[in-house]
Amino acid sequence: MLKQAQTKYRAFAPVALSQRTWPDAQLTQAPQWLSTDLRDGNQALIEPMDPQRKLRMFQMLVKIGFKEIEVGFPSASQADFDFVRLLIEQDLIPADVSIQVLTQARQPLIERTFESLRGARRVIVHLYNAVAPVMRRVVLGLDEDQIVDLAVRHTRMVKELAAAQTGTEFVFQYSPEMFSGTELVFSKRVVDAVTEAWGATPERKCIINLPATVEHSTPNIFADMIEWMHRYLARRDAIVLSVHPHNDRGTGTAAGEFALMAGADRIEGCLFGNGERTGNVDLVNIALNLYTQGVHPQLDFSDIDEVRRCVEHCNQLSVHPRHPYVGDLVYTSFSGSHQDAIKKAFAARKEGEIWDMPYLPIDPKDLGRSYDAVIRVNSQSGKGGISYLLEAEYGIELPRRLQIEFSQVVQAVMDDAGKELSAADLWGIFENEYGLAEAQAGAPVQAAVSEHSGGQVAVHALVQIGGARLDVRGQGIGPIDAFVDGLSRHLSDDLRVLDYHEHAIGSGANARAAAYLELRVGETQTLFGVGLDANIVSASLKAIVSGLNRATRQGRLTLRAKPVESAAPVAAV
Ligand SMILES: CC(=O)SCCNC(=O)CCNC(=O)[C@H](O)C(C)(C)COP(=O)(O)OP(=O)(O)OC[C@H]1O[C@@H](n2cnc3c(N)ncnc32)[C@H](O)[C@@H]1OP(=O)(O)O
Ligand SMILES: CC(C)C(=O)C(=O)O
Repeated sequence: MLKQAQTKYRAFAPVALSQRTWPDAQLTQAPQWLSTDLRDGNQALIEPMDPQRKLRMFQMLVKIGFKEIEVGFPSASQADFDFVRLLIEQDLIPADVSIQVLTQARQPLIERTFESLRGARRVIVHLYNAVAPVMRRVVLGLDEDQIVDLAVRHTRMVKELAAAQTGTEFVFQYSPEMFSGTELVFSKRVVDAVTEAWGATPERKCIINLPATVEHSTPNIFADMIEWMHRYLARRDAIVLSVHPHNDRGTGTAAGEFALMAGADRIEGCLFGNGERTGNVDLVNIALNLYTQGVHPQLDFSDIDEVRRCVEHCNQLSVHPRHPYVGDLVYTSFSGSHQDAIKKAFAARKEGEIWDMPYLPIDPKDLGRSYDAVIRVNSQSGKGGISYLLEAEYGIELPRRLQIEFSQVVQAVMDDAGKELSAADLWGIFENEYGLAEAQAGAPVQAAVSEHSGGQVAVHALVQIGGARLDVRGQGIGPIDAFVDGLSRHLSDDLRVLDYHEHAIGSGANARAAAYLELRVGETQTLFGVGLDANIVSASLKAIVSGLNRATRQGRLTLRAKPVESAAPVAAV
């Protein structure tokens, strides 16, 4: 790169526009959309679409709701010509859809274009020629007057051919190519001459399409250019003002939105931003930006993944995982604080409320996405995301301090593995840490609870702690109290239950209880145990055993005396 960039590149000049209005404008309705996937998109592909792919794309565009679709450049290739013929001859164009075809301002190309259109119901004929100074000088070798003459002559040619083909309704569209790199006064001169030559009237409007053939400037300058044209074009009431942004600076979407705010009625682009170089403006992006402002775009992306599959198949290009609204990762949060906020907002959200979800500008469900991928866990995640996945997939509602405890266990695994953990991975870690697999099998706890006079409860249980089998007999004001009393006789440290949470998982005959007990072992050690069982008392006792097994594993607890073996089996509660 040059140190003195200004010796090679120059800044784009601002537009002299007093009292510009577009910065205060709000978009309150959908624009007219034109998909050019089959033309500008197709001409930019490594391998242009074959007829099957073209047809699949066309049908998808119709299904989404596009009413104007540019289907090719029929004079450029036999393939494009044949595709236009196929659509017309096989009557594949719905009555409310207009096809559009592009032609350069050259007589043989225009004549060939009209040949391709025989028998069509309604067509937009799109004529273009370059107007920018560099094109005038380097490519065409024509001065300003000659460019105006070229545009006017070929507009008249289109008019005559259209008049001669009765039975087809023709709409005329003209693009001053490279408008974005052209002096505004000259663009206006050419366009005014063309609209006059066409004889545009408010009853018979033509489309004037202003392309950012190459995006040269910040999007506010493009907006100024559009507002300038909108203000000063002759016969503005006889024109549908259209824009055609490209994305060379990566601001095509902003340029498109600002241009609509500046007075454009219509916008041309491609799905997911395919097109020449960095692409045409992404119409899905513009449409869904509108939707998130409460304006229905009149295009249907209720199954956005189906649209993406179709586009990827037809273009043979993949859509980036971070692509707005559609990428694989765009509804996913890995970061702990984001996950925490999303989890809390989902819990607080009431059906029918305005969508106000942190980190999720749109409800993925509106686009046919599930919430499955909203939260994924890696080394950047925290307790919120971990507990969200366990709750969403396994119905486990961890109390807050257990969330903190378990997230440290997960973090240690993550530090070792260094990769993403799925809900199933987290469940495996949870089962292992809290001894759930063994507890489910019934091995560590078998207990009998009996009520005595004076409200006392007796528990007799056989449990397995730290590999030893213990015969536990105790009394208390309830089963947990009695179990702790019995266990205390086997432990070298005091055991107390600090906190207790339980909830049901599932309903009906398959319902189970989950119990989470926070234990204090000795003076300072606190930790959780977890129990799952069809019976709530068993779940609680299992939770205590789970906690004590963890404490012995961590070397925080020793058994006081030789374990007592029971002679008689004990019935489960
Ligand atoms: C910005 C856009 O996307 S515009 C659309 C661009 N799309 C395409 O180009 C895809 C289809 N294009 C094609 O198949 C071909 O380029 C065609 C059929 C249009 C023209 O093919 P060719 O006649 O072989 O010319 P070529 O492809 O080299 O195009 C450049 C020629 O067109 C000329 N040209 C460009 N615009 C015009 C015009 N409005 N009037 C007269 N000549 C023109 C150039 O001066 C150049 O002529 P030269 O060879 O005498 O110097
Ligand atoms: C033909 C015109 C509209 C075009 O594709 C462009 O300028 O990008």
